[in-house]
Amino acid sequence: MQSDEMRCDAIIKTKAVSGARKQQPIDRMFAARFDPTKIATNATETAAPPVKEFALPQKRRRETKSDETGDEGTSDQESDEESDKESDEQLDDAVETHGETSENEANQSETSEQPLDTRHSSVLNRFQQTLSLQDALSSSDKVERNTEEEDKDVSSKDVHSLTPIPQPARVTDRSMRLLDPSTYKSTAWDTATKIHYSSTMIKDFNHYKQDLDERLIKNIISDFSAETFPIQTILFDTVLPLLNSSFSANKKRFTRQVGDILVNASTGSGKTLAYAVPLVQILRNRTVNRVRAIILVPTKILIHQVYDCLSKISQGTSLSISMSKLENSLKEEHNKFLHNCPDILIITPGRLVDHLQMNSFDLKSLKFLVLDEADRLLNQSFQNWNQVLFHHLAEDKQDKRPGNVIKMVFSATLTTNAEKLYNLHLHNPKIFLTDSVKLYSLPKKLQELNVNIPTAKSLFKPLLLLKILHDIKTSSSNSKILVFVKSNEASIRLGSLLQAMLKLKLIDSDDSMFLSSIHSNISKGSNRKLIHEFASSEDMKSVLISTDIMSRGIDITEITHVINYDLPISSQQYVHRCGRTARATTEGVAINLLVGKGEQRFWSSHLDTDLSRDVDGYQPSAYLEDEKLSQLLHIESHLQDRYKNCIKELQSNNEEGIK
Ligand SMILES: Nc1ncnc2c1ncn2[C@@H]1O[C@H](COP(=O)(O)OP(=O)(O)OP(=O)(O)O)[C@@H](O)[C@H]1O
Repeated sequence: MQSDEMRCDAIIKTKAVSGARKQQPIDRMFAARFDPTKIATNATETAAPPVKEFALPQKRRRETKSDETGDEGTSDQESDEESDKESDEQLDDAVETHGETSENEANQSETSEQPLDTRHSSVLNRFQQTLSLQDALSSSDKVERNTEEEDKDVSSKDVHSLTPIPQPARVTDRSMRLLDPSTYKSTAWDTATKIHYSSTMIKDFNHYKQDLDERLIKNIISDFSAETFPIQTILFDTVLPLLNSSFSANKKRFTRQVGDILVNASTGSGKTLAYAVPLVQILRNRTVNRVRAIILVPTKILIHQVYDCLSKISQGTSLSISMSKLENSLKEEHNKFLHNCPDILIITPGRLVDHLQMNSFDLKSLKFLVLDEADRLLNQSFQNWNQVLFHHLAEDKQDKRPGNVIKMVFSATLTTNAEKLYNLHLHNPKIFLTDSVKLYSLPKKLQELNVNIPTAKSLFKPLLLLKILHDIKTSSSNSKILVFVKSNEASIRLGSLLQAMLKLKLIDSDDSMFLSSIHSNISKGSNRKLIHEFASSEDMKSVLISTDIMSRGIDITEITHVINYDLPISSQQYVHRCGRTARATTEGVAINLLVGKGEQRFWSSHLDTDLSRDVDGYQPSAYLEDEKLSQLLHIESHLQDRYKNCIKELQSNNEEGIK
């Protein structure tokens, strides 16, 4: 018995000083501290197998200790404290554990060589101290033996049966759900107030005498018209009174009461004026020039358009309106803004990033951030403009709370992508939608006509286009036609081929047709000149072939026809292309050349499904009824030969040009 007792005692005590490395598999509710000396005496009575657990051999312990001091340079004192701390924990665990490891058997012989009481006196003294402290504790502080038994039972069951303890059901905490990226990002969109409006909402501008400065009304009526467009009506009815009252109540914090504004309105519906009027109304009386409104647009052509609109309606005010001219050097513009800070700045995102990084101006006084053609802006990184802008806003604005700047997000094809909208940090957003069930609405007076071309005739598509252009000119003399193709190369090729066919008189056509094509092989300045000539050409007999660079926002109200020579790739692109005509409540025609069943299916199943049309507007129809269409598609053989020769001539000219 003696040896058992000694053994057991030895193991426990060596455990006490060893830093056993294994973690106990079972958590311990260890309440009243146990007295090892008691166990040693009990061991003989209960005849429980001696606990052999995690006792590192004294010899190894000494090595471990020297390793620590050698390698890590920890002081003896520190490593001692560490190992003592571990030993306490291990000791607690060891008493509860019934596992055995062969490693410990090998340890026993080494540890029995030295007298026990001298080596572990510090640990045993500490236990005596804790025992005396516990004696001093009131009885209530001690846990009854039986709960300990329960713990032990549970733990022992746990070790042997290895069945997991039944856990309580997980509480799905809503706040935790919101932390899931896939949900919280859509919160802003989900919680936004949706305000539907009808396309019949038209009012006289004089109706807004209470909300708009009279100079402003006078400018609008003289430069635009006396009547509002629906999107302007709904915004002037809902947002303008709120803006005026919040601004007069608290000029510093008015933005928060108003919240952010998102508008999904069809092309040519007057969105520019819809956001320009509130800006001028609120900022018209400011005295010191500071950047108070930034209007972001995706293309340079749009900058000029928005600038013209703002300049017209802000006449008579001292507002400084400036546009970033990409043709100017950045340094030049930087100095200009440093010395003459604009109140309203119209700029592309990339250029804004440049100026923010050069500190051309600060955003301390910014009150409005307008995104025109917002889906385009949010779809392209433009030098990571979003992060750079919001970083500078966070730095410059003294009022750090959400809603310190009113964001006005406008598009005819507003994105519903919550992730993209999330990056705008919307505050109390209101979304203005037409009353249609579908996402994109087409202008009320837009007529869509489809030309179904059999695949066998696809080779003669350019010739068929020329015939259609001829027909349009014949039927409406003042026509201005914008032809969309899919790429720069297509624009160059088609333009050259049409001009060659006109020159060779392939069809009896009025060759005064002003024909030009926009593409990136000529300079931006030349492109802009072509657009200007196209927009201002007196004889109105003009055809412009372009890529989608002309599809966004370009406001040339005299365009009578848009021809999708190559189909757009998305319904958004379709809306923007067709939206170059039928603007500002004028009539317009969009003609779609659909080659083969594939393109016909694509148009009906991909492009048409997202579109809504005014109930009393036009529905898509065939460009020609069948008989006339077959006449159009019929190409006499001699004409086919001349057409093929024309192509060969062009190809040889191109090859010569390349040589
Ligand atoms: N109240 C109005 N009365 C008459 N003309 C207007 C009015 N509001 C805007 N316009 C004109 O309507 C045309 C289209 O306006 P605007 O370019 O703002 O449309 P939009 O909705 O921005 O189109 P897009 O989506 O293609 O950019 C412009 O020529 C503008 O001058």
